[in-house]
Amino acid sequence: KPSNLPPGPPASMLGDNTRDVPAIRPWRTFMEWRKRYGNVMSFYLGRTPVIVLGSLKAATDLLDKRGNIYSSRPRNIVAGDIYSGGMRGISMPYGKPWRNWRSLMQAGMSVDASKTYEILQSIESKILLRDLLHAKDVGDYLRHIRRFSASIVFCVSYGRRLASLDDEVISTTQKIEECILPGKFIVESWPILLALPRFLQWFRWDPEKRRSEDTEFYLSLMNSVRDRMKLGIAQPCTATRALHKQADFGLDDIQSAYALSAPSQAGVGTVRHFTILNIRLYKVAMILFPDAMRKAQAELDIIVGMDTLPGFEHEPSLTYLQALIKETLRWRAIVPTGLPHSTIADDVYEGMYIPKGSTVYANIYAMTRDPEMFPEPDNFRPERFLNTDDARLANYTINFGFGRRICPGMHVANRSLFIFISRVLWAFDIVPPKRADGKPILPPSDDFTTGLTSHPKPFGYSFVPRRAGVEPIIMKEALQAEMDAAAWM
Ligand code: HEM
Repeated sequence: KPSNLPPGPPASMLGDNTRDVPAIRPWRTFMEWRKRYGNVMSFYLGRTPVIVLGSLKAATDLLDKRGNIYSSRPRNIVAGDIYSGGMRGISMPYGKPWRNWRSLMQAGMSVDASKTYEILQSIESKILLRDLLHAKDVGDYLRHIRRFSASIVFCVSYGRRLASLDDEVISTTQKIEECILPGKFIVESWPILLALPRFLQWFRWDPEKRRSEDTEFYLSLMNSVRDRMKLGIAQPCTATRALHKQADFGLDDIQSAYALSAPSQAGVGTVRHFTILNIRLYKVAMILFPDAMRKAQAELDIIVGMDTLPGFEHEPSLTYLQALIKETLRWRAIVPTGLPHSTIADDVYEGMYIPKGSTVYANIYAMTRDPEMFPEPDNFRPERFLNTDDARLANYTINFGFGRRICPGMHVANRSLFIFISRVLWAFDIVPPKRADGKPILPPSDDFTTGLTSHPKPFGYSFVPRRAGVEPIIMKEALQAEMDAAAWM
């Protein structure tokens, strides 16, 4: 172990720290360690050096400013190389194929491209309001919100909406998502098994069979857009951009078909459904901090009024609501350690040596709780994002990761969150159930799940219309929205 690595916990007898890193909420342990070892620390998992960045400054200095070194991903043998043939951009190493993939993501989800999905986001949110109005229980709420979110990201990829959760695209995508979770196979820890004769590599058998099924599925989705383009009825989406100038992106048919599945992977199945998890988080925040909910509603009533739904055109004037969305992302980070980056060359930072091949985590959990930037971090206070000249708050994107791998879907996600949150708060109060003695049953404020994502466990609540006039407006808008939605079928 080189002597000038960033400081970190002493290694065990086996020479690494595998036993020191808990399986449950490791980000909290990393934050504790930060007190002792500082904002850049290191330890070993097996033979791999792991660097954890505990401050926004360290993440910006390394992941943003030295993106030429820090933008790869750790190798993922079964899910990435074997199952996906190295074609899934999210786990691709840094290099030309990833850059080609990323330029397509950029074309489909840039700030400008994201605006083209606003019409559908508006339509889906009107239909969602009606569904929430008629839902019978929390299970119904969750299903409707899931459909809303899935339909939007599917549309980002293929320009077609998902009108029902029974669409087989959803179950197929969910099955695939379960397979691409990293680290379930022994060969990840013992890559030497790849030296076995191929027919003895049992860990290949199932993933390779599934891969050909996935390839067919992705090609059929892409080809259906091709057909619609020929008929002149395709809605603008990432697929139309990919097919229109396929040569420009340097991707052949199969590579394009895999690339187009990336947005859906971030939101159609359930495993990494980041937008939905944030919506769940927002409901917890509104129940625990009803003052913030009321302030946002008061702003909506003044700026938008009672007779019409809020829309994207109101966004610039809804400054408290914008701050509330940022605070929802910050208050409890749903991807607490981000996705791991990996270095492709040796580097030195403030005298510390960071070897090539290190896995680098940005501890987003620690950054969003930094008391210097966010005093009293456990308090949900949108005001911290208002009237500030601190660029770190004005341009807040910490939860979307860093550098060249920053979430390409963040503009789409922000548009979905805005239209969902503004319309729901305009129409409903989010209220907790009550005990027999009349006291509210509140969800826990941070007893969340652990894993790649950390999000609230199921809890009780209802959407209660804020006033009598809400229902007819929702019904009228939803009727029109159903008709408008026909163009995305
Ligand atoms: C609030 C919702 C979301 C959050 C908090 C979020 C967060 C993240 C984070 C932390 C990363 C890792 C960035 C890094 O490596 O530094 C990421 C990557 C990614 N996200 Fe998102 N995301 C969200 C929604 C979405 C949506 C809606 C899409 C697609 C429509 C999307 C597509 C992707 C893709 C494709 C990557 C991989 C990028 C790469 O490896 O180059 N995300 N996201």
